[in-house]
Parts: sequence; C-alpha cells; structure tokens
Amino acid sequence: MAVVAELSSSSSYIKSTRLHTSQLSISSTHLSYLRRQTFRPVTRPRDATITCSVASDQVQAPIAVQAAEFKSKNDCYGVFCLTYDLKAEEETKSWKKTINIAVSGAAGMISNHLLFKLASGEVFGADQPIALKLLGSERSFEALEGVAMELEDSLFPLLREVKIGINPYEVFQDADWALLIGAKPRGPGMERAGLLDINGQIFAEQGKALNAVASPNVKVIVVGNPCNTNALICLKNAPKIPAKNFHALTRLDENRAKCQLALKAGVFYDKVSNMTIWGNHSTTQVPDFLNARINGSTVKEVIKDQKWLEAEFTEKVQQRGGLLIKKWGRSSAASTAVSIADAIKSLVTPTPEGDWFSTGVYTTGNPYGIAEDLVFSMPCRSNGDGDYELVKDIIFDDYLQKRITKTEAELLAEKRCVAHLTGEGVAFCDLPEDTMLPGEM
Ligand SMILES: NC(=O)C1=CN([C@@H]2O[C@H](COP(=O)(O)OP(=O)(O)OC[C@H]3O[C@@H](n4cnc5c(N)ncnc54)[C@H](OP(=O)(O)O)[C@@H]3O)[C@@H](O)[C@H]2O)C=CC1
Ligand SMILES: O=C([O-])CC(=O)C(=O)O
Repeated sequence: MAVVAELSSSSSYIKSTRLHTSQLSISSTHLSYLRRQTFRPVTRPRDATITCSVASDQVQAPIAVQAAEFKSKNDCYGVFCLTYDLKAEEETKSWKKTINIAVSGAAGMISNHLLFKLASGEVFGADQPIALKLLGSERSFEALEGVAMELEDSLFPLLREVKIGINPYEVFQDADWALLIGAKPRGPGMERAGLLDINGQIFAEQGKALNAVASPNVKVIVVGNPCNTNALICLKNAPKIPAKNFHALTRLDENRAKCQLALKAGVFYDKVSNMTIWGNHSTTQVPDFLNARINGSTVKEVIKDQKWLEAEFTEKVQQRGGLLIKKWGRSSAASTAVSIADAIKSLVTPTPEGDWFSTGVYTTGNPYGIAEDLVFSMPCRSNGDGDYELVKDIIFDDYLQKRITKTEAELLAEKRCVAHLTGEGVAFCDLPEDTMLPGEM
C-alpha cells in the first residue's frame, strides 16, 4: 500500500483565489489516502486512475468553492487534488524546479526534526520548492499520517507535496535525494553481526528500489546504523547509480569533534575548521587533530596537551553518542538532524576556501592508501553542485596512520560479514570484539 497526500497547495497557496491549470493523475493508492480523511469515500475499481484537468478560467472563485466544485465535477477531493503553476505567481516565479526528497524512517525521532528543517527552506534554499516522499512501514503508518498532518499545519510555502507510503519502489520514484534513516536499533543481547544482517537487508532492498525508480543521479545519505556498511550494501544493490553518490553520515561526529576542540581551546566553535573524521561511524572512528585548525593555526599550536588530544579528545568524540543516551535516555535525534542538514548543505553550497568537511564515501581511487571498495569517512570539498572531490593535501603521522588502519580493519570485517548482501559470496563474520556504534557504551 502506498498513499499520497498532495499537500502541494494546501498551505500558503490556499489563500490564493486564482488557480491555474491543474492536471493530475490519481491512482487507487491516492484514493486510499483520501478515504483516510474525513472526505466522502470514492468508489472506484482497484487500480483505477482518474485524471483531472481544470482550465484556469474555470477556477476564479474562492478556493473552498473551487474544491467543492472540483470534487463534484471530477470525482476528486479538495486541496489534495490541486497543483499550482509556480510561474503564475509573482512570489514563486523565480523559484527553481521542485526536487523530490525521499526520507526513510520518516516517523522516527531524527526525521521528526529533519523534515521541518527541509520544508522550511533552510537546507536547500529559499527558492527551492520540495516534495517530500516519506517511507514508513505497517507499524509506523498511522504515525506517518500524523507527520504529514503536522507538515500540513506548518504552512511551509516551499513544501509542494507530501507523499507517504510503505513501498520503497513507490516512495523513491524520481527521488533526487534519498535520506535513509530508518533502521532497526540494536536491542539487548543482539550481536552486531545480527544487526548488520537485519539492517543490511533493509538497505539491500532500498538500494534495489533506488536503482529501479530514483533519478539516475540521486544523492543518497545513509544514516541508519551501521551506516558505513549499510551505505556499501545500498550502493552495491544500485549499480545504475554512481557509487560516488552514496554517503554515510559522519557529519555528526565532525560537529562533535569541533565542539570538543573549541571547548578545550576556549574559542567559539566556528573557529575550528578542516576537521576530518576518518573511517567508520563507530567507536573506532578517528577525529583528526593533526590536520584540523583553530583560528587558522594547527590544533597542536593551540592545544599543547598531546595526551589530551590522543586519549581524552579522541574518546570523547568516539563515545559522545553513548554518553548522550545515558543522559537523555535515547539516541541523538535533534543534533543528528542538524548534521544531516549540514551534510546536504555542504554538497549544495561551495565549500569555503581552504576548508573541507567529512562524509563517508566510496573509497575507489582514494589518494590516502585506504583499502578500496569500502564506505569510509574522508575529507571532501564541493563546488556546490551536489558532487565532491577528496582533499589531497593531508598529512599523516604514525598515530593517525595506526588509528586509520584500525577503523579500516573494522570496516573490512563488516564487509566480509555482509558479503551475502553485496553479491560477493558467502558471508564470514569475524568482527573485532570491541566494535561498537557510537551509541553503545
Ligand atoms: N549516522 C549517525 O550519525 C547516526 C545514526 N543514527 C541511526 O539512525 C537510525 C534512526 O534513528 P532514530 O530516528 O533515532 O530512531 P527511531 O527508533 O526513532 O526511528 C527509527 C525508524 O526506523 C524504522 N525501522 C526500520 N526497520 C525497523 C525494524 N526492523 N525495527 C524497528 N524499527 C525499524 C522505524 O520506522 P518504520 O517502522 O517506519 O520502518 C523507526 O521509525 C538508527 O539506526 C540510529 O542508530 C542515530 C544517530 C546518529
Ligand atoms: O548508536 C546510535 O544509534 C547513535 C549514534 O550513532 C550516535 O549518536 O552517533
């Protein structure tokens, strides 16, 4: 089942008294959403498609009247049936073409923060209208409807459409961005190998769905843990999409590292730059204080306590998620949503001169000697077109190299553990014992 709530014109545009050509196609799945509303149900044969077309001169009356007329004339319901021509209004004339953003785990905690940031325009810009395609499951479907209602009630002008569904092949249709957040949390007594397998299957399926129906240049950000290996599984199951387009979210780790350095140096965190997180989003991740800068100086010039950097700082960043769960009783949701927004903004706006950002990307052809065919967090720059380049002028010392080798070994072990999901044969799980998600302590 998939349902569509076409909220496109429900908010600010409901005030408009002028409606321009609306041409839309409503499948039986749209109708099932409409039946969930308080509107009169429509009886249609299964899989029926209704096409409604309204000429602009037919709809000069106030919208409430139009909706009623529309319904009676076309067997179609209210604002969910209306689309608007963005070029028709002065305010929206200069807007870009609407982009489709698919979000999985959309009824979860991270999404509950993220969706409203996306819809507000703060991520893609004030002239970028968006359509949100929200993926849930049978268990979360009611909650997903609640999310759609809250989005509707928020009157975001840039939010042109909200679609909710439980079938990735429908929800990911024409997605320009796919933010894959939904994943099963690791429960008590569950082996990491078990988590890799259960979540890996989710990401294998979603990779296949993206491959089949998303925009060929869709950008994919995997958040659900273990996010690096889930991203690898996803890209292996989506051979039509460039592997370069897949990211595992390590921006939260970067933000956490910047915060800790700022605190120690006694500066505001905007003074910390060039922060790289290397490797896995796990407790083996490597926050790189060798290449990072504070106020333009090397970290070592500002913080002379090498012991603190190697032990305390590194551990603080690696275990920040776990400490937060201990305090808050649940894993980071708001700051994760902020970091997803940051990760997207880093790809759609040019990176400031001399700086870079971290993201988990496919390691093919990397200049750092890291094993190929992994999703590994590395330093990147973007010119703002959604793509990125790896940063070349990075220095390494023994400490950094040793730590990178450890996180690399962990990712190689995770990869062997999911070989059955990447098409590389029989899985063999020999995960290092101390391997943990940042949220586990
Ligand atoms: N990379 C990073 O920096 C971070 C990653 N995370 C990860 O993000 C993910 C989502 O976190 P959060 O939003 O807080 O979690 P929630 O528990 O609030 O939501 C997770 C969603 O995942 C979905 N899900 C998919 N499969 C299952 C399953 N088998 N069992 C249960 N739920 C499932 C559920 O949605 P539905 O029923 O609709 O499928 C649920 O709504 C987690 O994997 C978490 O570890 C968290 C913080 C930071
Ligand atoms: O382990 C988790 O779910 C939380 C997590 O990734 C983090 O806080 O970095």
